Amino acid sequence: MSNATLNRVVKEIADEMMERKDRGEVATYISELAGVDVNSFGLVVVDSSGHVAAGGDADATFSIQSISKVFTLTLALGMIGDKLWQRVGREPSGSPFNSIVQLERERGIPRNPFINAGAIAVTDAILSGHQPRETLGEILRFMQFLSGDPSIKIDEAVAASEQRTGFRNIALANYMKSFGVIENPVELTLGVYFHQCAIAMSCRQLALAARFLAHSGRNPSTGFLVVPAERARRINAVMLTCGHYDGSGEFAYRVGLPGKSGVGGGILAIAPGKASIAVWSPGLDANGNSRLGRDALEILSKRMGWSIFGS
Ligand SMILES: NC(=O)CC[C@H](N)C(=O)O
Repeated sequence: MSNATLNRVVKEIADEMMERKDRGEVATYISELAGVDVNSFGLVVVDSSGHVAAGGDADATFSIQSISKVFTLTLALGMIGDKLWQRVGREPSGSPFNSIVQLERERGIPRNPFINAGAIAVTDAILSGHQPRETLGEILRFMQFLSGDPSIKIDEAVAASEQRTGFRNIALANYMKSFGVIENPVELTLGVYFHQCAIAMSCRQLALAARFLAHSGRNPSTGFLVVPAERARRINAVMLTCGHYDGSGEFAYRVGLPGKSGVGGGILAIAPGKASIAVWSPGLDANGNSRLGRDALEILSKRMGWSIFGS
């Protein structure tokens, strides 16, 4: 597919999405996110040659929220390897992202690293042996390195607003702590977790950061191997099955790509061997996933023939 075709498809999707009226609702439980303009829309695709096709608000930054969980999972697997899977599972939960019910039956072991409980357990694993400030610096530098952009920052106002209202996450962390799944003081682990979710990035920065997942662990432009190919494949598998919480089945059915959403309205999607994609539309559906983000990815994947299940 030529650059011109990809550019045209991305622009047409962005134009169509800008016009849509049924945009979903912005998240309000994190007060700082409630003020984001629901009419924003951005889409960026980076293909294997490094060509960037951008549409809409491609350079506007937004709160990456749960998309950060893909990158903390990558770091945790790099630090402690497969031992991580003793503390967190890799099965879809079929429950909302902040659900607590399964934790009791499963003795504090979260179903997967992408629901909140699982992501908090992953962050706790990265934190062990470090100061929260060091761990947070490590996560932020990883994002800057992957996207080749040192200007990426944490939005402190978002982190503070989540810290103020994060009662569910505090409950989840304490509950896991009672089973010994959390090693560090819960307030330290949660401090890192709230700040990683508050990293602000644009669609362009996110799509660039995730190129290694689309290309067998390697940034195809620099040749730098971020993770072994097998690990990239496995992270993509967990994104496909768990990346949209109890909307993961619907996302696989409609889009057919590994993807990870965040309540800031972003979705990162991977077309293996082909492209890394970031989309942002802050209005969410009932599962807390970007409504137009998914619609845009459905059109993109169909028009480009990128579904992993066949074109
Ligand atoms: N789905 C999400 O993006 C949730 C992340 C958010 N920071 C929370 O913990 O509630």
